[in-house]
Amino acid sequence: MSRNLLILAAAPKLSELRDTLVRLEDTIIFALIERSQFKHNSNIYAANEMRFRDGYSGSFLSWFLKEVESVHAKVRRYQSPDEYPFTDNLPDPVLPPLEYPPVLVDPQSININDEIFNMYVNTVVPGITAQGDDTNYGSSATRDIECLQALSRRIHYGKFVAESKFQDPKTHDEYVQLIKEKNRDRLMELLTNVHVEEQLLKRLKAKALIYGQDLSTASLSPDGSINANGRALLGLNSLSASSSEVSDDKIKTRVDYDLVVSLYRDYVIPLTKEVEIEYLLHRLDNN
Ligand SMILES: O=C(O)C(=O)C[C@]1(C(=O)O)C=C[C@@H](O)C=C1
Repeated sequence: MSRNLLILAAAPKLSELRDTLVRLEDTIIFALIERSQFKHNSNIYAANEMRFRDGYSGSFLSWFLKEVESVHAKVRRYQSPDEYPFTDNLPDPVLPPLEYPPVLVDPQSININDEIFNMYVNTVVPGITAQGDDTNYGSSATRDIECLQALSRRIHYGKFVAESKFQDPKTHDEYVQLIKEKNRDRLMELLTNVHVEEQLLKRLKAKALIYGQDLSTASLSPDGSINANGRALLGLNSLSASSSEVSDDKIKTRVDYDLVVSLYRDYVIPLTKEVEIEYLLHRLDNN
């Protein structure tokens, strides 16, 4: 029997992993809302645009990421199999290592944070922020790091999802066969669940719509009760006799809900699947 099959612990159930992915949707939406309150501040993404007293050359965000990740590395953040750094040459932890049950094969070998970083800086930030510069560089970069960490955690979670699918007795043999054949296309078909993806995108739109509400203004009456607009937005329309007051125009929210949906549809889900495929293709390397 293979060395890996002997030493790996049972992977969490797919339903438990999906629960974590659902929770991470909330983290990601709130992080995007936090970032979107500041302007684009493109200065912080351009190399050599800002002068550093310590002589660093690169963008302000890259400098800040390195500083933050250095501190986090010292408290062993990146020893956890679901945390991946964006920068390298990080310091060793000051704490002794923790014993994680070995669920993944070679968890550190796949890290697509460069791709996530470029997607975030070039596509997400310009989409969720207003153009311009409000000089809130530190605040913007702090929120950027929160968004990046949440997206990275979510996307690399694909390794646990892939391991769970690989260990599932119903599909195990088929996965082994396709991995041996290095059949990327069929692996993609086998790990894809269109229904789960459709449900996710619907749920995401509803969440972004609800979490993005500014309940203090548009949705509240002067006495603090939820008005017709708020009732409609929170799905209470059927209880409201005066729902006709609510306009059908696109609802203005703190983060564009269609953008959140396209972020997931075009990047988060495809990148998660890329991680799943890469993980599976190397799953039998040491056997
Ligand atoms: O839930 C799964 O089965 C996953 O593989 C995760 C995920 C996703 O990224 O949300 C990716 C692929 C599937 O088609 C469905 C959902």
